[in-house]
Amino acid sequence: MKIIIISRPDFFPGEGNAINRLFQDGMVNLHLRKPECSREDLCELIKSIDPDYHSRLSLHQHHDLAAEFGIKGLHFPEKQREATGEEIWRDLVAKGYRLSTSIHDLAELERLSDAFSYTFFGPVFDSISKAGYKGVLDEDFVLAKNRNAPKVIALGGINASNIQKIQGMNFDGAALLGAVWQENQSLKSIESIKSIDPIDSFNLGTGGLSPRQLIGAELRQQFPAAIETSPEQFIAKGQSPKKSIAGGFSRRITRDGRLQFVSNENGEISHVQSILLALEAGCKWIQLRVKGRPEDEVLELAEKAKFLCDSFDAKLIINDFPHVAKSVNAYGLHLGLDDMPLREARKIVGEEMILGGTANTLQHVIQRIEEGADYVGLGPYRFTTTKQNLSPILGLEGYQRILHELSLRKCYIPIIAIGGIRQEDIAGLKAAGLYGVAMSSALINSENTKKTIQNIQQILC
Ligand SMILES: Cc1ncc(COP(=O)(O)OP(=O)(O)O)c(N)n1
Ligand SMILES: Cc1nc(C(=O)O)sc1CCOP(=O)(O)O
Ligand SMILES: [Mg+2]
Repeated sequence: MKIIIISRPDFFPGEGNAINRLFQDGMVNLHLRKPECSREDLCELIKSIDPDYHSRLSLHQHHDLAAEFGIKGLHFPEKQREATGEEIWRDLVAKGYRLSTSIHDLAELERLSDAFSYTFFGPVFDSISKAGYKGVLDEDFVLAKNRNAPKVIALGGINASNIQKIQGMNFDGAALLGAVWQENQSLKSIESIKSIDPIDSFNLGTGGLSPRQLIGAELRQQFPAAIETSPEQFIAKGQSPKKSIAGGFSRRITRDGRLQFVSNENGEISHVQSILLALEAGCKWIQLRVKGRPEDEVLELAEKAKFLCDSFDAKLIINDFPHVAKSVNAYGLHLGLDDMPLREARKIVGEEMILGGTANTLQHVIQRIEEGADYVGLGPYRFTTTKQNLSPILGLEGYQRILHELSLRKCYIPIIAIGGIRQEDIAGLKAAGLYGVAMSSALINSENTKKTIQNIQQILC
């Protein structure tokens, strides 16, 4: 269940602090909705919000401020949606913006462009903050929607006593306004706000705990700047570069992909919690790796992971499940040697999605290049309990040997080392010519995940 908070429509003293407080306590997204506000007043408010949270804001007015402040969410109220169109929305999505809109008639859902990640719909219940604003839903209402339609976030009169009904009505989330802000322009108590959704709190499945509480539980040498540069530099054996719709280079292993976090769960932490931990700590490539669960459960987790990654301006890679990757419009898909062949998966996910393939030997890397992988996950570096049925350990010498053999054959592809990797291994792996690393347990179990990720990124980037 997504929880989105909407600002009060007026400005008030201390509003920036109140918003910072909500983010510190785990709020994922806040919509700044200030009808009729001046650009200057909105600018002042944004400046008072910690820049770390800017990418998680959505603007209802003055969209031009988004680029200036690194804001990633743009909301199109109904009139603005009607005054713009598909071309503009697609262009914004291609630039990395997360679009949302509002509808007041559910029939519009079928016509709504899938450029929008989600739409507000309401008022579902009698409004808390707007007198006379009556709910439109019957008690036994159940939302029917096609799978490709944007997510529907219920809005209007939602509080602790009725939020369960929203879930029962098949909405994808709830937007809160009157339940968060007092009439006297201050914030209600954090406890009362969190009690609205005691299961998820703000954190989409994090058990109400804030990220801090959760803790406890060469390509440069190998392949100069395959990253963000010309297609010519990205040609690996048997591969041709592809153009995207926008005319740029289509599939990108960007510099921030040198560190990929691999999600995990244990008695103390869930997949979504582990992802939030990595995102909060600054990791920009996240792999959702769920084992032993049916595909529909993986899809549900993937939707949450995608929402979180979008909110933190991070890229989501789905492990093992091509249809899930396609369905949530993930940035990438990772497949092992025993999973679906990459060429078959490419037909499912389309030309734009990054495809990663596992390798354990030199021959596997060459096979992956020939199959058209965009990067290779090569491992294991050392023994790990995160993955069962590990292949033989490579160690640093194994990587050095494989990279040497690849360069003799003039075979180039970004190689990500994986398996039991710790912070102290990174410098050696980088010096050996690895493009990057994928890590799970060492990040989840770190005493200070943020510091560890910063140190790793400093060495790798
Ligand atoms: C980056 C990266 N490299 C390798 C793997 C392993 O994938 P696979 O061999 O399919 O094993 P599972 O992860 O599915 O158990 C990976 N996930 N990511
Ligand atoms: C998912 C995975 N694949 C591996 C491979 O060798 O192919 S090792 C591995 C586990 C990575 O997690 P950790 O950093 O906790 O060891
Ligand atoms: Mg696999």
